[in-house]
Amino acid sequence: MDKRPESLEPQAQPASPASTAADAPTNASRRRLLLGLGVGGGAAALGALVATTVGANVQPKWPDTTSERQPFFGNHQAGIVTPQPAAALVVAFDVLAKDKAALERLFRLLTARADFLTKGGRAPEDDPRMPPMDSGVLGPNIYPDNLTMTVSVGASIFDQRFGLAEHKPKHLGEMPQFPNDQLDADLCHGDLLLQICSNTAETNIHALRDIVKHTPDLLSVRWKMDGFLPPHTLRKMGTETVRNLLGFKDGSANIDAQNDQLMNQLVWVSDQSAEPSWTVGGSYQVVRVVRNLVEQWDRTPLREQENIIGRDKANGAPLGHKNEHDVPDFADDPHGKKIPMDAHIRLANPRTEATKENLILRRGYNYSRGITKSGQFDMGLLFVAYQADLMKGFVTVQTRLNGEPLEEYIKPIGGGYFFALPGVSKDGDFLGQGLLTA
Ligand SMILES: C=CC1=C(C)c2cc3[nH]c(cc4nc(cc5[nH]c(cc1n2)c(C)c5CCC(=O)O)C(CCC(=O)O)=C4C)c(C)c3C=C
Ligand SMILES: [Fe+2]
Repeated sequence: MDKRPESLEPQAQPASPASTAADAPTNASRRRLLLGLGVGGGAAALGALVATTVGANVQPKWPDTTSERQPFFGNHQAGIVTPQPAAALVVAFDVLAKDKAALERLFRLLTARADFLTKGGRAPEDDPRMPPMDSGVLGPNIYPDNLTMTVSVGASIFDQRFGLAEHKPKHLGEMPQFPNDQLDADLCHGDLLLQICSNTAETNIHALRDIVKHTPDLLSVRWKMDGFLPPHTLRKMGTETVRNLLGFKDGSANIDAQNDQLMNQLVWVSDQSAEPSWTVGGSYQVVRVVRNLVEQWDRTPLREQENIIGRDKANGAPLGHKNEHDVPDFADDPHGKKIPMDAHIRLANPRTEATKENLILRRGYNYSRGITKSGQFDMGLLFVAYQADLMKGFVTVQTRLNGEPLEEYIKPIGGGYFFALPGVSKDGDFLGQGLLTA
């Protein structure tokens, strides 16, 4: 159930190159080929593409998604339950603001820029004698492109600098080193985290450069990771589960981000919690940069890979089941004959009454960033998860996963614990207002 963003207006479609006589047999089979569909498959994907007839040939065209827009205002920030677009940028900053007044200026600035960039509009007119105000990466008409900018704070913002110590979310602290971790200090923690997601890497880069340009005395980039997924047009408008770089479908059993009741229970801090009142509507965010040792994984037998995860690699079904969304009954498999006791999905979610409170909303992306010093691929999972209670959520799940067989093929190297601020309900208010006025 993927809610697509509102589209601003229908855009003119660029024409596809004209086809030649060498084109395949019939129009119908050719179109299927171009759409990447099997016989009879993918009605949803078909709907995602616009097909027009040019002479005798049917030409598929990619829909223009640049005008897709996510609302900025709301009780919660966008980018958490929002369906995942293709590109992500996670950027951690050190805050340079010296006092609470400067911190407020930073939060007001972030609010204003995110409001503008997610709406889109004309770039400011430039005085040619001055550096341009906008990078120009999107041209003079800045388009929204499904952009969300989600602002979170790290534990360090509650140190002595701003007098906020007594308002720290109860469980927010520095992410510890788990047993399999090899954390790189240059890829960890931060005072503030910006999660930027949109349809393209260019839109994310444009947004990041806009923020950096506007905050020279307020923010300093600490670390940054880029993530990617196939665009929704290739995954049937978001209804098809994407694969991670181990080749497995990732997200099959994720909790349903469109289920408001479930989100209120598991993701959003509520006024029933023991948290400071300003946190209501926010969420604990965990980021983990988890390298996948893919050369080693690719030399591991398929059966072993499937036992490590607990699912069929091709269709994503839990082992011993037929379909991806079949629910494994672990009580019926007490000795792990179908799904090994130490399979990733079994440890991550034992599916008992008691472990229902440990469910988390995963919103990860794949990443790839060159090679390591020893010539191995540096790629993996930019794991992002949201939960109302950090201890019941990520910490409990990760503790159950400690020592799992998958650890032989993964190496967590960075990330941090953050708290995603509540949303901005109306014009004039700003992100972090509740915290600064608490
Ligand atoms: C602590 C939380 C988790 C980390 C870290 C994590 C890393 C990680 N996961 C995969 C691959 C898969 N994970 C899958 C399911 C799954 N993973 C977690 C938690 C963490 N994973 C949960 C809660 C679940 C859902 C379990 C369930 O409810 O059945 C799957 C199966 C498909 C799916 O349901 O999403 C895969 C595949 C990798 C490669 C990885 C680190 C690199
Ligand atoms: Fe997982």
